[in-house]
Amino acid sequence: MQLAQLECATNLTPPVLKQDYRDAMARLAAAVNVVTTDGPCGRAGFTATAVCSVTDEPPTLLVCLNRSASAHPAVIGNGILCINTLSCDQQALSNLFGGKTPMAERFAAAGWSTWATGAPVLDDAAASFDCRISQINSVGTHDILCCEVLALRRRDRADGLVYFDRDYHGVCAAI
Ligand SMILES: NC(=O)C1=CN([C@@H]2O[C@H](COP(=O)(O)OP(=O)(O)OC[C@H]3O[C@@H](n4cnc5c(N)ncnc54)[C@H](O)[C@@H]3O)[C@@H](O)[C@H]2O)C=CC1
Ligand SMILES: Cc1cc2nc3c(=O)[nH]c(=O)nc-3n(C[C@H](O)[C@H](O)[C@H](O)COP(=O)(O)O)c2cc1C
Repeated sequence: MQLAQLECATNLTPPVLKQDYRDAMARLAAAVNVVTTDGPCGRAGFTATAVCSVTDEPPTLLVCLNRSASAHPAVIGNGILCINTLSCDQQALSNLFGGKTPMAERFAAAGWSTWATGAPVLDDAAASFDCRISQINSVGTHDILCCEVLALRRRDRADGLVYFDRDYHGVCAAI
């Protein structure tokens, strides 16, 4: 289809409503992560399902972060973060980091260590990716953070945690 025809077709299509978009997105199952940062701009963390692998050369994940999130200034200012992929038994942490709770209370609920970047690494996460932010692109309400992995750890045989249909579901590791 020519570009002009495409624009014309787009104009004739009624806009997709935000609620319809969210209802459809609720049908996409996604792993649950707690993304953390620490440094001169402070310690902060938030729950994120908008996380995926971009490339393995160099190993890079992307994280979509709402610019209105309380963690946003610290994440951007520090320029580093750790993506902690939750295991099945860490659902309570997802709720804590999912908004409204004071930062100190979020971090008090679990054990943490630090590696190369100084971002908090969650004890017993299914996997943790210690990253530096290599690129930022803004789209609508969110910043897309490209995160180069400097160090990682994976927990063998951890059961996974998935968010689907606005609820949490455990996923069993292969036997
Ligand atoms: N990518 C994001 O920023 C996400 C944000 N959330 C937050 O958690 C709240 C509860 O989510 P649900 O229980 O799943 O019910 P919901 O009806 O608010 O959202 C359904 C689905 O729509 C998408 N979504 C929701 N808000 C979004 C946003 N601001 N930007 C991009 N995608 C968005 C997500 O895939 C989400 O699972 C949301 O209202 C939002 O504040 C949840 C999932 C992803
Ligand atoms: C299951 C779940 C998934 C979420 N995924 C994302 C996400 O991918 N990106 C994002 O910016 N916010 C996401 N959020 C919302 C943030 O975790 C939340 O807005 C953040 O902690 C900011 O809240 P605060 O401003 O009160 O700190 C998610 C929330 C939940 C409960």
